[in-house]
Amino acid sequence: MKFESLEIPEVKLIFPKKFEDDRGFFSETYNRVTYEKAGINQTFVQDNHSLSRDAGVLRGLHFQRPPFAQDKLVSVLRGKIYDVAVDIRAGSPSFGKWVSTIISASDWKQIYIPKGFAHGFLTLEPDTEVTYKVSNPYAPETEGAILWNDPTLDIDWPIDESLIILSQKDANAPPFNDYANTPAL
Ligand SMILES: Cc1cn([C@H]2C[C@H](O)[C@@H](COP(=O)(O)OP(=O)(O)O[C@H]3O[C@H](C)C(=O)[C@H](O)[C@H]3O)O2)c(=O)[nH]c1=O
Repeated sequence: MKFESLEIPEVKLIFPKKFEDDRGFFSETYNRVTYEKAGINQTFVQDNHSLSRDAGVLRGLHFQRPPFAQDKLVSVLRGKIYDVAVDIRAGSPSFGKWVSTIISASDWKQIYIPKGFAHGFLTLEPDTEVTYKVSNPYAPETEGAILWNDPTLDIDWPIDESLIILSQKDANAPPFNDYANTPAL
């Protein structure tokens, strides 16, 4: 099991081993003991699974506020995503900075996004299925959102804006600066 940090070191990539044979493959996609050694020692309490039928679906940028802020361990079971984590930790040297990676079912890697980050992804293939573990239960009353194409964040989404498919909630998400003035996450 290999682990790597992205430019913001708290965000990590995980490369679970795939044991392939003529039946198919077996892979441990989470193991508390090995993940703890890489600093991923949160207790996950909920599994989420979303299907996006088209390429160009963008879900995010979302987060939950304390006491329900969530660490997330994201895997792609089918298709491919461009995954983004934005540092929204007040006082962080990388506050307002973002990191991204492409994750596909074929490369079988995962991304770990700790509390204090807004998360979003763009599907790059149709019928993309994403599953992710979270370390706090869904608490809609604490949910926050940041506009996906906020000019301050200037995220380099690999798609023409006209092709993006958004929920109403995400299309009307507040700008980053609205959030920047609210209590620390
Ligand atoms: C997140 C969540 C949602 N829901 C219900 C609420 C809505 O009726 C429906 C769809 O929710 P939403 O449109 O917020 O789903 P996404 O846009 O995929 O949201 C996710 O997008 C980005 C990528 C994230 O990282 C978050 O985990 C999550 O916010 O599922 C639940 O019942 N439980 C939950 O934990």
